[in-house]
Amino acid sequence: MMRRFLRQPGGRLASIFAALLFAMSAVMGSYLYSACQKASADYTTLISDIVLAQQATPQLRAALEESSRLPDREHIQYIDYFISLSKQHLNNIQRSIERHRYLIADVEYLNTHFSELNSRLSDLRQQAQEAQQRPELRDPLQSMAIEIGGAQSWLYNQLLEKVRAISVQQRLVMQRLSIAVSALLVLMVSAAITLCLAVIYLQRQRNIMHRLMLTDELTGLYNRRHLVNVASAALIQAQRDRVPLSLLLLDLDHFKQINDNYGHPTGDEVLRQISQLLRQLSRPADTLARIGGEEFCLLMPSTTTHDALQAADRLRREVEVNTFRGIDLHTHPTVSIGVTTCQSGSLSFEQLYSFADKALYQAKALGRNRVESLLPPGDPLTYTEAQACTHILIRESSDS
Ligand SMILES: Nc1nc2c(ncn2[C@@H]2O[C@H](COP(=O)(O)OP(=O)(O)OP(=O)(O)O)[C@@H](O)[C@H]2O)c(=O)[nH]1
Repeated sequence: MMRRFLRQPGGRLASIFAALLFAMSAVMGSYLYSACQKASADYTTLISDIVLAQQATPQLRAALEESSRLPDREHIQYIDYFISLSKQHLNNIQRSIERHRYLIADVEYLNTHFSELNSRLSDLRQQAQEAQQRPELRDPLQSMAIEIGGAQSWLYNQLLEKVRAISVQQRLVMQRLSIAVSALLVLMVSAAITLCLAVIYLQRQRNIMHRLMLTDELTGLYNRRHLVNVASAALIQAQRDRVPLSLLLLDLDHFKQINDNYGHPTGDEVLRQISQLLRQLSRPADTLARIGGEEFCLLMPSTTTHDALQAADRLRREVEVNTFRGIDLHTHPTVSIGVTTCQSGSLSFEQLYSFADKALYQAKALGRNRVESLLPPGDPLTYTEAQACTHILIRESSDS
């Protein structure tokens, strides 16, 4: 069914559209997922920088306390190391903020505090160097360190608080965005599915319409329109291949009586049963059609007059001996058949049909429930030969 769907132009278009939608959904989904991942990774980096900077603050203070007790050169270097570490952390945080501006756009005002803290750390370093030679500077160094430590703690806490608030806000935005994108994708996929279903539905309707155009509603056999199309093509083919093509015209005898005796619905039922019987008896290559009320036509490609007459007589006999539901034996339907064959030359369907019709008229005139044939003039098998053929066949059938 899928392959049939894809073969139709509408089906191909719908599947390309659906494939595009699926690809688009996949790209959007993966982009959103990676954006979420990146944002959370950026927050993690920034927070770890802040935490590291926070840890360096008490270490610097401890180093300063130690130096006031043991103010040797080694301790000054120790203090210098922690001041450098604090400055480095400060720079890292500033760089992180600079890199991920979209994360914390509203922390600009903290920049002045960063610069201030940076210069105070530089002052502290200078003071520590001087305190090595001047012991009276050690106490102010302590109080300066406490002050800087306080400023650092305040700044980092502010920053953490901000980052946390912004991260919560962004997570919320991301969640809403994910929901919106998912809803959009569901909508798009539903639209694609609806489109495919609509195309399938329209194709089915078109097939039904096509079938209705070519078939007879009561019997399900082909109708006259289809027969004319098939016969016209078959005639051209037969003439090209130089093979015979036969046409049988079948008409039920005294069918009016069945309608009159049993009513129209029973008449319909008999028509259906006869159609089924004729369909079973005809070859797959033949085209069987109901072309009028109780008139049927059988187109037989690559069939000589002799074979067509044999087939016609077989059909006649099968109808004669068949048991029909809903009617008595004395009103048992029989069928008269006119046969013609296109042996050579170019004939239209209408011309071929008129020969079969004349043969059928003859069959009716000669008492019904019989087969008669009439060939187009100029064909190798003449009318009289065909007549003889018919009589032989009929004699054969009555003998058996
Ligand atoms: N039940 C039913 N009857 C139909 C249908 N189409 C045509 N008929 C009937 O078929 C009958 C044809 O009658 P006639 O043309 O006189 O032919 P006949 O009675 O078969 O007589 P002959 O053909 O001369 O043997 C009419 O009574 C139509 O009403 C149909 O679809 N259903």
